[in-house]
Amino acid sequence: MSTRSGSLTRAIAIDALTHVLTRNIHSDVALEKLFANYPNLRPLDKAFIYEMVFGSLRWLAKMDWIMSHMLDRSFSSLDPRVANALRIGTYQIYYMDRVPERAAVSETVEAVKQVGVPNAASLVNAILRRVAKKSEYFPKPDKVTQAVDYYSMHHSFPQWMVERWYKQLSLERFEYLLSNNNRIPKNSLKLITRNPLPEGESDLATYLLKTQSIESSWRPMPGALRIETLPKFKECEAFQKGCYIVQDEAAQLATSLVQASPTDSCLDACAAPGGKSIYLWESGVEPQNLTVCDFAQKRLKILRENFSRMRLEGVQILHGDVVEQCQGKIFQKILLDAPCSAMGVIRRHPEIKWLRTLNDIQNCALEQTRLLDGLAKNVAIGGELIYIVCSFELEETINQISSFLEKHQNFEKINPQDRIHDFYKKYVTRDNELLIYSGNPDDIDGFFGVILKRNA
Ligand SMILES: C[S@@+](CC[C@H](N)C(=O)[O-])C[C@H]1O[C@@H](n2cnc3c(N)ncnc32)[C@H](O)[C@@H]1O
Repeated sequence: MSTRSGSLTRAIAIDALTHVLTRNIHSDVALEKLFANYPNLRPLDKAFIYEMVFGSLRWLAKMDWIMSHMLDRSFSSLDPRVANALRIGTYQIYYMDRVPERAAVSETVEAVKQVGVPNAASLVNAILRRVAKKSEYFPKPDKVTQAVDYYSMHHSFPQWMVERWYKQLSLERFEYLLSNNNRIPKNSLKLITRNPLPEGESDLATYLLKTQSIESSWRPMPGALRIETLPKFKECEAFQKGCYIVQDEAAQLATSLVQASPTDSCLDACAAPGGKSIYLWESGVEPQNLTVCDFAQKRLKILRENFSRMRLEGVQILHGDVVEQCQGKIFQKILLDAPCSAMGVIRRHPEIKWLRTLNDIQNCALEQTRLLDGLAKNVAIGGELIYIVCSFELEETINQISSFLEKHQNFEKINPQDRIHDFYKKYVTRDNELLIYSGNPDDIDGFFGVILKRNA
């Protein structure tokens, strides 16, 4: 028997998946919008919906492969809501042990009616019942002769990504990249010591355990605390007082390449929502020496809110294209956290697998080139341009920098070893670049970073 909240949670998950895959939006944005229509949803229901949506996005290609063998028509010819109901149902059956299979089938069938395709209920019922039996065997593509098909299905990645990485990487790195990017990532916090912890508290880890029962562990990166679950921010005094921000260890590591003295003038060129600006301030940059810029008004609004929670005042905030906004301005240090394909954070945003195209990587690379070329003029002689992206794709990283250095012979790459904690030195390449593939043993995001010093 179906329950209202049981089928409602599945219906919201189907709608979210449909919005993400047909309208090209991030899953957390889609979910936030949908949740606003259902103010009575319990946190438990929301968590269940999150898991169905994120999990389905992680395992989409594998589930589609199973169902394509069960349908008498092509999977892509289905109404997206029907296809997504089948995905949500199959995900529960295969990956959510605690959901009884009968409930996964019946509640998803009810949900199909709620999302506006009642005439597909019998099809969804028939397919999900077959899936739930788990008794059918479909021969997999051959790992050697059909390598791209095999890896794409087995690890659930689009063929073009698999093909590209298969050619570019060693087999070991390639397999590691695919398998580990489907793991659910942990979150990390960055401790902000400029704002003291609530009275009587001296350690953020102990405080989170005491007030929110959150287990955590300090990482080698100074001030990085890995947490088992996200805090309830509204109820967390330390969060309201600006004692920490949520920031992956790899993002902290990349930002730590900027080693500014308190008197250095600094530009955070693509700054919103402000995480790295806050990191810079925490590491000693004084607000009056910090300029931040972003062209996205909505994101700047969040930056302002974040600065205000930190009580970070006196920073110059520019709105618009950073190259135009900074004409004629000179800075000792420029951090360019450039817009990128975000391939390094697929494990956090699994929809990237299905929304991103090769063209996107190439377009991001073009814009990064424009920003690098434009900002090179704003670096003081003897100053540095620190370029970072949450991607490991060649066009946005190694190739981008080698063509920058060819064009700008007054710049040189600086060895980042001295600025990096010993533990992370393994991520510095022989070419003096910080290169982190996502799906690494340290469970940190994929990132790239390089220090470019202007000599003349
Ligand atoms: C990777 S995000 C920055 C994240 C940010 N540094 C942080 O840590 O919170 C890239 C940002 O660049 C901004 N952006 C992209 N192109 C820009 C441009 N031409 N001028 C200014 N900002 C730009 C985007 O709006 C986006 O907020």
